[in-house]
Amino acid sequence: MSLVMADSISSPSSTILLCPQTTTAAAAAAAASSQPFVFYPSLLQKQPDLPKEFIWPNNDHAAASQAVEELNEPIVDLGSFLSGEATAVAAQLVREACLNHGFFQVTNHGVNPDLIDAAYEEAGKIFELPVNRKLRMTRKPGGVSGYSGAHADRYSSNLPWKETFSFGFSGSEEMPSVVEYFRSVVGEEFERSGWVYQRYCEAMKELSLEIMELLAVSLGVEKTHFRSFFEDSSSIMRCNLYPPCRNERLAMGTGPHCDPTSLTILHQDQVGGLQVFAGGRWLTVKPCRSAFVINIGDTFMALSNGKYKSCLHRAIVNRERERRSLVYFVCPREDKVVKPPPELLCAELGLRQYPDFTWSDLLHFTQSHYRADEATLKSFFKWLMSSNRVDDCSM
Ligand SMILES: C=C1C[C@]23C[C@H]1CC[C@H]2[C@]1(C)CCC[C@@](C)(C(=O)O)[C@H]1[C@@H]3C(=O)O
Ligand SMILES: O=C(O)CCC(=O)C(=O)O
Ligand SMILES: [Fe+2]
Repeated sequence: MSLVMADSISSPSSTILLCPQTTTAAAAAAAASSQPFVFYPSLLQKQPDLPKEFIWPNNDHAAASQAVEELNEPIVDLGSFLSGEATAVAAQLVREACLNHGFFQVTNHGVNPDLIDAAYEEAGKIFELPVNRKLRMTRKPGGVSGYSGAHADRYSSNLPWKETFSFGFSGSEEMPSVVEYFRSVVGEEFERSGWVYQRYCEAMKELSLEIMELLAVSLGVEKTHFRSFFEDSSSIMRCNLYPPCRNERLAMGTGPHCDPTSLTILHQDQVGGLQVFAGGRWLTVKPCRSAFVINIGDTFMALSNGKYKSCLHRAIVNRERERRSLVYFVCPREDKVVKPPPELLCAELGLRQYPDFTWSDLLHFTQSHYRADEATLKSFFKWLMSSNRVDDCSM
């Protein structure tokens, strides 16, 4: 699906999404930030019908929201991998999962549960801010950092029933820290939230590098290969909030997609809603407080020369309970060339499946030309090969 810019959305929708009598400040903030719509779920819920912008046609989740089978996959014990005790067992589980659907979960990951709880708590404070404050920190066109309400500033149909708050993390001393981002963008009083997320992102980066080792071992690649590649990663942290939705069968929290990024480390609360496409059907990922969900993304699929699958997943909503998730998207440094290691290029495994590219190009593609879905990578290469960058890209 191509990206539709906000100015093509017709004005009647704004009266549906924006409630003038209670949101004068929000309306002013929306105008100032040149965002035409405000996502106001509690007011939207008072309307008898779901606005058409939120209706996902041709989907099968009407049935799926009733009773969905749970994904029954063994959870990888990272503790025993890290201690070197059961390296082969963990690597085999990961290999199977990534060859089949690109999804697994890890426990004994070493991330302090109090830090996870604190991250949920701080996310709650941000989403509870008055709508005009949230609109002032709206994500800028072409960028990923900031607040977004149903992506209503970017798209005109298939709007996701969610609010998101995202920011970048590199872990490098030279880059502005998360604390600084929170202070300057959210407000001085959010310094504590900034510290919580600084620590959370540091923990995610450490965990991501350990998982990179596990992935390398599972692929038969030199153990530190992917760790070194992602040592200077520039990742994206995102907090998702899915409000309850009375029309849960028509709406979608996050539509079906593969993450364009490399690896996703996701924590979901106890409400449930994440589904993975495996074995030709959608399966529910049962919430597990002590586990992180790991998804292979498009960029890692390219790094593995297409061996490991980019995970197709989505998040459905429900009519009773608000749901939250914390998502850390691992991305290479923007100018690094994405290409598989030599071990994955032998004749038996096949020659290059994809051309070289940089994360900066793929990021730009998803932010300015194409709404990420299940076909992002294929569409990206088509665009890359047909654009005038074709000279930069060698097979
Ligand atoms: C590069 C990115 C595109 C998205 C934000 C980052 C990381 C993952 C992507 C996304 C979450 C995949 C699902 C669809 C999407 C549009 C969303 O619903 O939020 C995607 C992000 C985006 O472009 O905002
Ligand atoms: O919230 C979830 O469970 C899924 C979110 C997701 O897939 C994403 O943000 O990319
Ligand atoms: Fe995702």
